[in-house]
Amino acid sequence: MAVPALEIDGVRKSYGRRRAVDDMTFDIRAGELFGFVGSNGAGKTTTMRIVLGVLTPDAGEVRWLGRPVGFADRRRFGYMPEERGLYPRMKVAEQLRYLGELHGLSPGAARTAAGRWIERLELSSYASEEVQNLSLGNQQRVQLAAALVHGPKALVLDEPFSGLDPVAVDVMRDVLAERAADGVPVMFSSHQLSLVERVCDRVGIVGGGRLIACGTVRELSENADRRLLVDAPQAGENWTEGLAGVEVVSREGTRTRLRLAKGADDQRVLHAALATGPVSAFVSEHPPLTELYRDLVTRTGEAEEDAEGTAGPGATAAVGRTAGDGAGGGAR
Ligand SMILES: Nc1ncnc2c1ncn2[C@@H]1O[C@H](COP(=O)(O)OP(=O)(O)OP(=O)(O)O)[C@@H](O)[C@H]1O
Repeated sequence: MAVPALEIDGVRKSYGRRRAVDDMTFDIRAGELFGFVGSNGAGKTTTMRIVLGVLTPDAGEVRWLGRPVGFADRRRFGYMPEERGLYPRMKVAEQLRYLGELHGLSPGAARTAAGRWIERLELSSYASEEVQNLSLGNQQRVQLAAALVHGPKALVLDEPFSGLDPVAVDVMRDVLAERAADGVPVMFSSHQLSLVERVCDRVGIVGGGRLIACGTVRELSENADRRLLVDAPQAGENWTEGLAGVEVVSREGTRTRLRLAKGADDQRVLHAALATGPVSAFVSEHPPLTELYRDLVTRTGEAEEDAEGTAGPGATAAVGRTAGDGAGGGAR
């Protein structure tokens, strides 16, 4: 099993009386792309700020290569903050050189690295422009260059894909995949779940400040309700009526997508389909991350409501841990 490079262990943070992050525990391995997803206000940015040392946790610990992370380690991390952090009046190349030096590069090395990333991120025509004169998407490319210029040992990026055009998304994705292939642990938050599913090795799903599931999309789907695609050309609209634990997700022409609750019998579904006439497809499908996410967040939300006033906040930890453990991923 891959060794964890960056470990977030039992991290908790409140703003006043509001608990933003609670017992957040997961790890990111060397060379993996880790997608960090969750609804607005779930606690992603707070967690990433704690990893980078911008915020101090109330409890818990962040470790780098097995030791509590320190200033010198963090200096070698690359960070793209949600609020972005560029000097608007500084020119692109000048800014990247400056940030490279700030992170410990010599002036010569900073110049070379700035030039390299300007070229790689297709910013050559803007190198002498002030950042404030660039479009938002191009500013975001500069922000990525700023996170990369010092050759970081780890990358933590808060919504790096938001607001990018499709070509810029491809550039960003390729650069992150290259860094991961070089052994760098890459963590990024995003609301673009189909993108996360396409590019990430593992996904951590956050709800209410806790990690509610973690693993590969395949691992997450093993824990979810099964999906079936049935093509029964002569079936009427109501052919699934009376099948216990079977829900119609969608219909496209003669094809019906079904969700089967735990214990629902797929052979009874097949019998029901055959009773209508020929069946030209009967296929077990893996749900996409968007559906897994919805199921998990809804399920956990319901559990949190159930727990209110009875077992208190501790009850939701059991939900989070069960989901994470069951997924076989890094949540502990
Ligand atoms: N500086 C702050 N002061 C008070 N509350 C805050 C502060 N920053 C965040 N919060 C609260 O903490 C919770 C977690 O916020 P956080 O920004 O970490 O979520 P997020 O998952 O990154 O959300 P989004 O997807 O919208 O960016 C929210 O309830 C938010 O309102």
